[in-house]
Amino acid sequence: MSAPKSSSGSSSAPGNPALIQFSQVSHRYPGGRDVLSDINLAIHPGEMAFVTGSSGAGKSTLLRLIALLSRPSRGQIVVGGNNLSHIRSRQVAAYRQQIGIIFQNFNLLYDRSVFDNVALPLVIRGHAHEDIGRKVRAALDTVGLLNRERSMPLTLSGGEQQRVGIARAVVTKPRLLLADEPTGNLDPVMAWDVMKLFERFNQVGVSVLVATHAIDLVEALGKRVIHLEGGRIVDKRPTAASKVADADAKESH
Ligand SMILES: Nc1ncnc2c1ncn2[C@@H]1O[C@H](COP(=O)(O)OP(=O)(O)OP(=O)(O)O)[C@@H](O)[C@H]1O
Repeated sequence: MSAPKSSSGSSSAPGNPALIQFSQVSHRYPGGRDVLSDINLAIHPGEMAFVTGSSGAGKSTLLRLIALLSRPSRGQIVVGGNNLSHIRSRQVAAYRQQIGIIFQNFNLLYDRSVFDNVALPLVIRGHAHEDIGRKVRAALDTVGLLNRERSMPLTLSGGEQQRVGIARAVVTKPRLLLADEPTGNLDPVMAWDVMKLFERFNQVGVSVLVATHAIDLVEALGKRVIHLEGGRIVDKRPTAASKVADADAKESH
């Protein structure tokens, strides 16, 4: 399915079920104000989209709601046909196993090898030893790190560590990848490599949702943009030029 280029939330077309559907979703953390307000959003199978917005706009919160790391204060979220409000606490781990999650700070186990880090989701699922070896090497090959399986994470560059995080996220072949500011700790060349890697997964049918401040990379990739402002999706596509102008305006105040 081709990705709509509009930055609007859009609802799902009849007969064409969305992979992720938000219906009138709002969220507030205890004691706070609404971080997300009345979000209606459809992400279709095979789509790649970016979630943008200034710091505190609610990007991470939106991804957390999809991953069931938080539950919305109001509204309904359906992911892959599962109404998330019907998933009980003891079922959350099984639900989350269907999603590959990538973090800004990599979240690797630093006392384990690259191989062991990538193997972790398979070990948790109880895969057979030979199966684990084959799948881990396939994932490491995809991210270009086959020759580093015995390395310890701290001996790798930031970009390589993030690629280990991506290999770990894809080793179970999820059909949805969520990445929260995955290039935030990377230099521009590594950041571009990581975004291109996401694009490659998307080209083979994986749905990808990336929260990011990297407007220049978003512009270069030309995918759908979901832009959050004041807790709502607004029909505005930020540009690198507008981001510089915003930063200048803030500085002069
Ligand atoms: N666990 C929490 N408890 C209370 N408030 C929170 C919590 N997590 C986030 N918030 C608040 O919710 C708002 C949205 O946060 P969120 O992390 O979703 O924004 P973001 O767009 O991802 O920001 P950034 O780009 O800085 O990562 C912020 O005001 C933040 O302080």
